[in-house]
Amino acid sequence: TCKEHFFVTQSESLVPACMFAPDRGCADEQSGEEGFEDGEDTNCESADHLDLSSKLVLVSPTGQQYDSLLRHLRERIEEGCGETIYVVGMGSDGGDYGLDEKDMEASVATVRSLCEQIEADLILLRERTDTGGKIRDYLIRRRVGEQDFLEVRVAVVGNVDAGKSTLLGVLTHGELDNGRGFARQKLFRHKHEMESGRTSSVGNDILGFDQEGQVVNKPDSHGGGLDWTKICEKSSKVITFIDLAGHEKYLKTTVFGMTGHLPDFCMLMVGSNAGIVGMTKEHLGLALALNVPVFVVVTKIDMCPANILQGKCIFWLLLSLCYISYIILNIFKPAKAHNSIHFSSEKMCPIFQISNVTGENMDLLKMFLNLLSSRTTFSNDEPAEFQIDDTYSVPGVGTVVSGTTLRGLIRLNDMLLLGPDPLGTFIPIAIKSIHRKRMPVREVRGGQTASFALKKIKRSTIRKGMVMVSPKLMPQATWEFEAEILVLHHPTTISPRYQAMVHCGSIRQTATILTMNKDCLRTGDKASVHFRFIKTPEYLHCDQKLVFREGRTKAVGTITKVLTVLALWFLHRHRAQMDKSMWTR
Ligand SMILES: Nc1nc2c(ncn2[C@@H]2O[C@H](COP(=O)(O)OP(=O)(O)OP(=O)(O)O)[C@@H](O)[C@H]2O)c(=O)[nH]1
Repeated sequence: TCKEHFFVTQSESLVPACMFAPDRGCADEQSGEEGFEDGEDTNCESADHLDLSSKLVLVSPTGQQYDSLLRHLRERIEEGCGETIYVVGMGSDGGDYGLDEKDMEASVATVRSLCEQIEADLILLRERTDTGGKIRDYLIRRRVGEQDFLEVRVAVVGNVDAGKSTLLGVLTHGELDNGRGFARQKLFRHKHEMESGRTSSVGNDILGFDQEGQVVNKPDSHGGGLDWTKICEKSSKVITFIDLAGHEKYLKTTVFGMTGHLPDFCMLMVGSNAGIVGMTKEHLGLALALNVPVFVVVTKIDMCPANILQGKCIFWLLLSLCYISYIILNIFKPAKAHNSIHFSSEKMCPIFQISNVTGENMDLLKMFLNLLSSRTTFSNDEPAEFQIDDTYSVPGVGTVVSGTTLRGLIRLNDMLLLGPDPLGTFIPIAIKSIHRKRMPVREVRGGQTASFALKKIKRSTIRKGMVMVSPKLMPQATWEFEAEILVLHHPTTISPRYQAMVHCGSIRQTATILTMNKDCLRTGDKASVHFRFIKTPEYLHCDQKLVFREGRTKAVGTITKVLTVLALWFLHRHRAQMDKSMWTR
């Protein structure tokens, strides 16, 4: 049921190691299965009745073993949304790790041939030596057409002055900072940001990697701007950074960025000169509550002596990470024993220490970014669903909507249903053009952001939070829903009739608490709450994550029931209005 699922998803807030280090595999912890040759579990072996666990299996595989290896690689590429990390020279049969020169060459030739079969590239990541010889880690990435690329979204959060905009400037423009705001100038979008040096809008910047894992961004030598189309054409992977504001007064925008832009990962930035201050813990808590895997980047290490860096900064960082994770996970206690949470070594949070001024460790961070993969798996058969997070009026084109494809496939000239409008209805709309990262394309898939030009519709009739879905879904709008919520902070108590802003996907609307299963809620309380939107009905799903906030009050939760009482409610309301107008007449 929705309710059970709520606990399960919450218990997964901490990130499995394979999210960041895929070569360790995602094998079930309880099963105790060891990784085989390339670090994966042995399921494949039992399915095929073939022993693939030796580190020597790639040296000269039999025909059957080769087929099995190929099938297994294909599965991993599917699971990894087009890529996987393959370790050559490590078996799971208890032997020494490492291969001698000759065996390594033969194994790599086998892997290369497997890659050719599935039209993928083989990129060497690193080589190390163990007792038995060499071990090599390779990235295998499926080749994509000129118009296609893998897409990963990274939300960038952290306190004011942590160096968020500066790092993005350095990464995307390839020039180091001067410590006085040089690199960030290239990113600012609003005039007041330029003057105050603070980010207030949700900004997007892209970083493209080619098939060799090299950054392709080349700023235009005159204007300093980036040609997104060229970047996308040359890239096999594009990282989109969602630069979120660090200042408390922009928290609304930050929450919208985290819920509405569907980040695959969250890059939490900490200035080593300031440490864990201000909004850092809030942002970390928000990411964990929304189940977004976090990695940390500590900046300004050129300003901080090494002993202080280790002592002050990292210590507090680790403590905060543990504390916040502990609070969130313990309050959302798992419903069943088998969902038990433990801080095992399989849950990890990578921490990078970098300098935007000297460029120290920047290469490591870039390599890591190139290895991140999307968390949205795509299936062709699912009906399409697209959530709108912004609208534009483009001269000569008309109304344009931008957002994220949540599932399915959307093609040029497809007919979708757009809504809900204030009456809760959805209208048919044709897709006249599609752009991905400003590049015209013919289709978009689940997990990809895009913008669509729509014909014969006014921009004013479309709002953020609306969706465009396949008619097969027969979408229904809803005014009311139930959610399990956890109050992260409230100065006093929350009781029925309390109103606050609900953020859910790209929906941002005030809702009233109608009823709840407790008299009142304080900080740390968990409850089942019945909400009603105050302005318009919305399109919602069970299991969607939400953030409920107003001023310093913050709660997070999951939708457990969507109440589609729309038709009745409207009849009732129209009856009431008709009666009233008759009386006044
Ligand atoms: N010395 C040194 N200075 C840095 C480094 N990174 C950033 N800075 C400086 O720190 C200041 C603040 O950086 P920003 O990038 O604006 O910080 P921010 O986190 O984006 O701030 P908001 O946009 O307000 O949230 C600027 O003057 C940068 O030049 C670094 O690694 N070393």
